[in-house]
Amino acid sequence: MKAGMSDVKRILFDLGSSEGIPQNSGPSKLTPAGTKSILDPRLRKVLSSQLGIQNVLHMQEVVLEYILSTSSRSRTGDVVLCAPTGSGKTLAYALPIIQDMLDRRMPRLRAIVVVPTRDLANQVFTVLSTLTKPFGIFTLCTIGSSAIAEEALAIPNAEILIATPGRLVDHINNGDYLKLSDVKYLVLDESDRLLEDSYQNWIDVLIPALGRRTYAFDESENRCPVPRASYGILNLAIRPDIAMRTESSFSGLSQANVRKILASATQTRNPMRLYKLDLRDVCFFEPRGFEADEGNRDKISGDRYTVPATMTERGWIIGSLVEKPTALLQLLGWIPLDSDNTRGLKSVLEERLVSQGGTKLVFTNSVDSAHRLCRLLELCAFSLGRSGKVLEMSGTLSAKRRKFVLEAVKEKALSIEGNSTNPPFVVVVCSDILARGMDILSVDTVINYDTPAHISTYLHRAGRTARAGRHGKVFTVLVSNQVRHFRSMVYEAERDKRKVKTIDLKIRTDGDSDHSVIVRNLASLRRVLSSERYGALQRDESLPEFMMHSLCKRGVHETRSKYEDDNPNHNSEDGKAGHKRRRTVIDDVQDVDGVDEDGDVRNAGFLHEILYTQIGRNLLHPPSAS
Ligand SMILES: Nc1ncnc2c1ncn2[C@@H]1O[C@H](COP(=O)(O)OP(=O)(O)OP(=O)(O)O)[C@@H](O)[C@H]1O
Repeated sequence: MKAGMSDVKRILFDLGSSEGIPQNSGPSKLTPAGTKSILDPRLRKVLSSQLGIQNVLHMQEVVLEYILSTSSRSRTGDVVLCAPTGSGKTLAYALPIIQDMLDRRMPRLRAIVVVPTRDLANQVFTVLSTLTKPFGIFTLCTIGSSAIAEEALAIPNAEILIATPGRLVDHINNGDYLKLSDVKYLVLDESDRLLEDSYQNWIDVLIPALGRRTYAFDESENRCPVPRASYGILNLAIRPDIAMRTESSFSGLSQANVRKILASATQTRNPMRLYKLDLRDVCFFEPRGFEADEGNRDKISGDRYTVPATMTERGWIIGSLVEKPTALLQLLGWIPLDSDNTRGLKSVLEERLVSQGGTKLVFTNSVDSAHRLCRLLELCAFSLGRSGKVLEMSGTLSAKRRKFVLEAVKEKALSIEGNSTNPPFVVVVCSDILARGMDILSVDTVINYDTPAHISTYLHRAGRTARAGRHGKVFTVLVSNQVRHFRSMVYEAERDKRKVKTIDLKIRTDGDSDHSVIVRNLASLRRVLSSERYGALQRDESLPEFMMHSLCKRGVHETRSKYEDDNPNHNSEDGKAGHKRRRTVIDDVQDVDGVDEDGDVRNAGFLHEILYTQIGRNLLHPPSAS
C-alpha cells in the first residue's frame, strides 16, 4: 500500500466540479481541501507521512463533515455511499471514524468494518492500521486465518475491528468477550455484495447483538420528514424512496446509537435488502449528476452506475469459442494481429494494448478456468519467449499463496527483465475473488476472458483499473452470440452509453496461423494438469522452468542436469525434498511423453490418458509419422 502511495499523491482527481464527474476527460486535478478542511491536523499529518496523501478528496471531505457534524447528536443518520470504483471510499469512511476516536478517553471497541473477503479485509486493515497506529488506536483484523482462541484474546483490546461476516458471527456466538455496547460505527464495505449472501445469517446475528431499535408503528407517516439538502459538491439527500420503505412502518426515535455506513460502487437501492439492516434517516451520497432520475426512484431494478472517466471500455467480438485463447494472446500483444484485420484496428490495438510494463488482469468465470488458463498462458509465454510472469489468483489457492501474489503485484517485487522489443509483463489470471475492492494501482488493463453475467460483476472487475484518476483499459472477449446480451447489460446500466464500443476481430485458426501456438500448448496443458492430479506438481506453484523446457521437447535429460546444476543446495534436507518432488515431476512428464527410462508407462492414469484420448493417441503416434 505504502509503496504505491508516492505515485498516488500526484495523480489526483476531481470528484466535484459543479458539472459532476467529467465523463470523457483525462485525469483531472484534485481540488485541495486546503485550510477549509475539517480534517484534524494530526490525522492530516499521518495521512501525508504514512500514505503520501496530501489532500482529501471532496467526496471524502463531504462525508467527513457530515458524519462528524452529526456524530454528537443522539439521532444520527445512517450513511449510504455510492461512488465509482477507485474513488477513495475506504478513506471516506475511515477518516471520520478515526477522527472521532482521536480524543477518546477509554479504549473500547468503537467501530466494526465488515468486508466480504479475506484479501479485501487485509487490504482495509493495512490502510486503517497504518493510520491508527500513530494514535495508539488498536485495530484488529479477524478473518479466520488464525485460531479463534488466539483472536479471542486480542479482541477485548480492539478499538476498530475488521472482520469477514462468518468470523464475526463466530466471535459473537463464541462468548462474551466481544463487547458491542460501545460500538458507534458499523461499516459494510462492498455492502451490496455482503447483503447478497446470507453468510450464516450474519445480519440476523449482528444487528440484534448491536441493539435493535424499537419503533412505534405509524401508518400516517409515509415519507421520511427530514429535508433534502445539498452538501458541497455532492448531493447529500435523504432518499425518500429508501427512507419511506425502511422507516414508514417504523417511526420513532432510535434507542441504539450505532451509525451504519454502507459503501459500494454498485450500491443496492433495493429496500427489501436494506431493510434487514435496520437503517434510519438514510443519507445517500452519490456524485452530483449521477443520482437516480426522479422517474426511476421507485424502480428497484432501475439502478444506473458510472465508471471512472479515465477508463476506456471495448468489446472484442470473435467468431467462435475456439478463437478465444488466440484472441487473448493478440490482446496481450504476444502474437501479432492477423493481417485480415483492418489497419485502423491494428493501430488501436498497438496504441492501446501493447503497453510496456503494467499489470494485466484476466478474469474468468470460475476458479477452474482461471487455473487452466493461467497454466496455458504460462506455457505460451515460455514457448513464445516472452519475458514476464503469469500468476494465478483464485479462492482455491492457499491464503499464503494469495498473499504472495498480491504482495508481489502490489509492491512490484517481481524483478523481470525485458527490453523494448520484448517488454516485461505481469499477467494475473483470476476469478472474481479479485473483482471487488482490491486496490492494485499497477493494473493498466483488465480483460474479461469470460463475459460476466451481471453488470455489477462487470463494473467491479473493470474497476480494478483506472483507479485514483489513472488511465485504464477494459476489454471483454465476446463470442458473437454473446454480443447482444453484453450490449444490453452495459448500455442499460452505464450512464454513458457511448463509452463502450465493440469491435470485430478476425482470427485465423488454420495450421499456418499463430493459433498453432495454442494447439501445441493445449497438449502440454493436458500433461501439466495430469501431473497436478497425481500430486507431482503443486497447483499453487508456478510451472518450474525445467518442466516447461521438457514440455517444449528440449529433452528430459538435458533439463534434469540443468536442474541439478542450477540448484547447488539440492543435497541439503530441504533441497532433497524439493529435488525428490521435482524428479517426480520429470518422471511424470516422461511418462506422459511415453519416453520413461524403463520403457514403461508406469502411471495407470496417464496410460488411460494416452490410450483413450485423441491427444494421447497423437502423442504416441503422431499423424505425420504414420
Ligand atoms: N485523497 C486521496 N488522494 C489521493 N489518492 C487517494 C485519496 N484517497 C484515496 N486515494 C487512493 O485511491 C485509490 C482507491 O481508493 P479505494 O480503494 O478506497 O477506492 P474505492 O472507492 O473503495 O474502490 P472500490 O469501489 O473498487 O472498492 C487507493 O489507492 C487510495 O490510496
